[in-house]
Amino acid sequence: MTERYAISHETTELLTAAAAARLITTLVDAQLRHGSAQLVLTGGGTGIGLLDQVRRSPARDAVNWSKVDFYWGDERFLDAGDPERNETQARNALLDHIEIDPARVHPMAAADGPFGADQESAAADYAALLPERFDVCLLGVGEEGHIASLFPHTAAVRASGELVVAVRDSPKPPSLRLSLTLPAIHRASEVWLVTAGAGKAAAVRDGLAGVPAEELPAAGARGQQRTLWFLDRAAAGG
Ligand SMILES: O=C1O[C@H](COP(=O)(O)O)[C@@H](O)[C@H](O)[C@H]1O
Repeated sequence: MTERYAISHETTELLTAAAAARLITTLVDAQLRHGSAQLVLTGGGTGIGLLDQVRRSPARDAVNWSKVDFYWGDERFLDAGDPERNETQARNALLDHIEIDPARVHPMAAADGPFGADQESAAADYAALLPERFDVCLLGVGEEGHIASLFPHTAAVRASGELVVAVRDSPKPPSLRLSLTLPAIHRASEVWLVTAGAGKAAAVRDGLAGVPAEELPAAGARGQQRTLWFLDRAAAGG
């Protein structure tokens, strides 16, 4: 049976700190059960804020970080090291500060990477390395309800045969991106949507009401066991 609920905290700081504490515990539990943990990271202000809180947590090293596989839910298709890349931001916030196994860090390809400008090949290559299941998939939520780089009324949000897609017309810059699809996100035991601010309140309301994913991609993000929405008071509609 799958559970779905929303947890709202008074401030964004409290939301990211509480989600960070829960992430540490969930990764420890996953490692106890499976020996390692499979985590999908997100970009966005709240998602990176959560990683920053993990870095600052006194419980941080309860996790054996060398036994965590890191994936990304989406990436801005820019050159390696570009400050706008989700990978760069996640490394700055957390990965550069913990004892990771570099072989377990799986960033999506960069525009100056082995596939050059060929986003389709980069997407297919990423799809091939995805595991059958993730423990936790973190997702930010855009004001119009996008998750990863799945935007409303696009082929990417409708994709059902692929696990990773190339996006060329992202309404939010930069326009070129790579993204997990909904079927890939559905491989997660737990999907956590993390978002803050009054600008997200309508997307949160409609996402929890279960409008079609085509209209609001966040509504289609479901974990196999749990779907949790972490909100601050403003995103929860006050
Ligand atoms: O562009 C992106 O935006 C979303 C949401 O970002 P936020 O700053 O509004 O929280 C993020 O989830 C996604 O990974 C990223 O590429």
